[in-house]
Amino acid sequence: MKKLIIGIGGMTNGGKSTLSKSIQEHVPNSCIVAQDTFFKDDSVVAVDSNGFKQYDVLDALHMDGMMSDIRTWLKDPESFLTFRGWKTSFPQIPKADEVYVLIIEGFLIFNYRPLNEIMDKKYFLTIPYELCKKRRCSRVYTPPDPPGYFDGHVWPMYLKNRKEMEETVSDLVYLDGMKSREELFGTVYEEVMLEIQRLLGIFHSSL
Ligand SMILES: Nc1ncnc2c1ncn2[C@@H]1O[C@H](COP(=O)(O)OP(=O)(O)OP(=O)(O)O)[C@@H](O)[C@H]1O
Ligand SMILES: NC(=O)c1ccc[n+]([C@@H]2O[C@H](CO)[C@@H](O)[C@H]2O)c1
Repeated sequence: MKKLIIGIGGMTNGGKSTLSKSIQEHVPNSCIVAQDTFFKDDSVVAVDSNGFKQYDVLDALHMDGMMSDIRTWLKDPESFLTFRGWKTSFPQIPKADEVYVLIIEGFLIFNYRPLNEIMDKKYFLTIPYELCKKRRCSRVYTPPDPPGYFDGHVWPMYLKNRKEMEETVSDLVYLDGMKSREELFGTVYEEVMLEIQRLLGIFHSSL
């Protein structure tokens, strides 16, 4: 059995969940581990001098819990898929020819070294400030963003986290989140399927 680990990261509302879901739906034996499901309880998230909850930092996340889930997948991807309900609607592929694909999705995945070390391919979705603010303001998080949160916490932390990421990670593939859902899906899907074929020893010739 072969394994492939894809990271789909990027700024808030860049389209990470949308892209990850469409890849998962089309790639056989794939599943998603999403960083957003590992936020700590609101009561333990730090608050800054302006009263803003510090959600956009690694400290606000149970990264140990996320790694533990990923280790479970690494040990036995097939059982992980079955027990976590990642049913596949694809025809059963012979076992020897299987590649299991893990999609790691989140806004701070490339700022966490243990994750960086295990990912085979790293995508980073970006959108301009105005669009990011517009999309973010039309969403409701739990707890909801207080007034001024985007400019007072989310955007400054994004700039800080992105700088740190770019100082430590060199193999990122940037994706323009302004492109259509279909185009983004097409680009990533094609690369993932090529990588799966490469792992299975299926080579293509342009001749
Ligand atoms: N390519 C796209 N073009 C236009 N709108 C998009 C595109 N991708 C996603 N969206 C929309 O943008 C919003 C944010 O998308 P999504 O939830 O996928 O982002 P995200 O990066 O996972 O956000 P976050 O992790 O900050 O919650 C949604 O309303 C979604 O429908
Ligand atoms: N518990 C949550 O999912 C939660 C709570 C508060 C804020 N957020 C925001 O999620 C984004 C990442 O997807 C970050 O920008 C957080 O501010 C999430």
